[in-house]
Amino acid sequence: MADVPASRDGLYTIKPITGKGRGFVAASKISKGTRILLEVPLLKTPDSTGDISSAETIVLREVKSLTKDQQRAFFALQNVQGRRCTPVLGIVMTNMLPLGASNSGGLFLEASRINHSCQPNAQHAWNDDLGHMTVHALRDIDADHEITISYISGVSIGYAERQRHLMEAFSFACVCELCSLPLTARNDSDYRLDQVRSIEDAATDLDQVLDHPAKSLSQVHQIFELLEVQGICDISIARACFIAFQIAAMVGDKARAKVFAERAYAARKVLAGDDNPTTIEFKHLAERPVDYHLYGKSMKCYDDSWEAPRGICGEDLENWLWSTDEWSRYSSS
Ligand SMILES: C[S@@+](CC[C@H](N)C(=O)[O-])C[C@H]1O[C@@H](n2cnc3c(N)ncnc32)[C@H](O)[C@@H]1O
Repeated sequence: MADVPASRDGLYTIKPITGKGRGFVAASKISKGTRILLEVPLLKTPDSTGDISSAETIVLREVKSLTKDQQRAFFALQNVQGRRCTPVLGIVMTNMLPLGASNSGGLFLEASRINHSCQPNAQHAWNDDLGHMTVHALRDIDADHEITISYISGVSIGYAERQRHLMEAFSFACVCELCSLPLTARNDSDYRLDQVRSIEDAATDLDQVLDHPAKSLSQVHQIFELLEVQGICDISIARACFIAFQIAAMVGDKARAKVFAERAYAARKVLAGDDNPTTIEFKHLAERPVDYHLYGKSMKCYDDSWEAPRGICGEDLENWLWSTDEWSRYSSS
């Protein structure tokens, strides 16, 4: 078995948090990108889209196969479902974390104790190569501050929808920093999140990318501006970098594709670590953007000798990166 890089011991303690049951608290200052946790699931749960009674049968079988100590630890996990379902299903539904893009999930004795924030300071990610859940710091976390993840997977949704989802699925009213903004600031925040979603839909529309790649890229630029104002430092950044990479790669603009892939790789590394399969994929694309399967697809004629101007950085680099006047010469329309 491959070596599994360990999480650093003593980074957190699990203790009671007012109004939230128990939760994770930083024991000392944790720097952005630090691996806070690396954990194997106590048990895996089947595809959550399947029928509930067969899911329960499978989970029951899994629970019975645990040792007595593990069973005790399982039944000590929180259950907020009350009488809506059996205790076993209630525990699964309260504590399950997704295992990657599949609909299966996992229960963790430690990771399942991390509470939610709509503006989290940590990110959980399933590492299929390692068979472990990882949790990384998205920004510096001061000692004694709570470590939080988002239970709402990577979509920018507004206050009312977030509250509805968290109440329905996890039975709590969120009072995180974002949900506690004064009304005007909260409305502004909702508007920005709504903009991010609709601009992202437009920017990833394949027909538009193929016919008007410059328009799609300028929309991604707008997404970055909105994320910055919103103070978002989560998986949305890696996703926006990757969308920008895809657009530049489809145009066959190797130089810009490389810069965006490098940024996607750097963002992925922070939230999932260097050993995460997607991070490894992004690293490869940063080294060889031409290996992307849609590279050069949007252009009848493209020039993959484009190079980033030597030695530019800061504002000059940003100006070059987002100005795509050259693309019009190669437009497929
Ligand atoms: C996966 S558990 C998290 C750990 C849990 N607090 C414990 O004591 O084991 C999810 C449950 O924790 C509580 N919780 C998580 N985040 C919360 C938050 N931001 N505010 C209030 N309760 C929260 C809710 O009861 C939720 O259903």
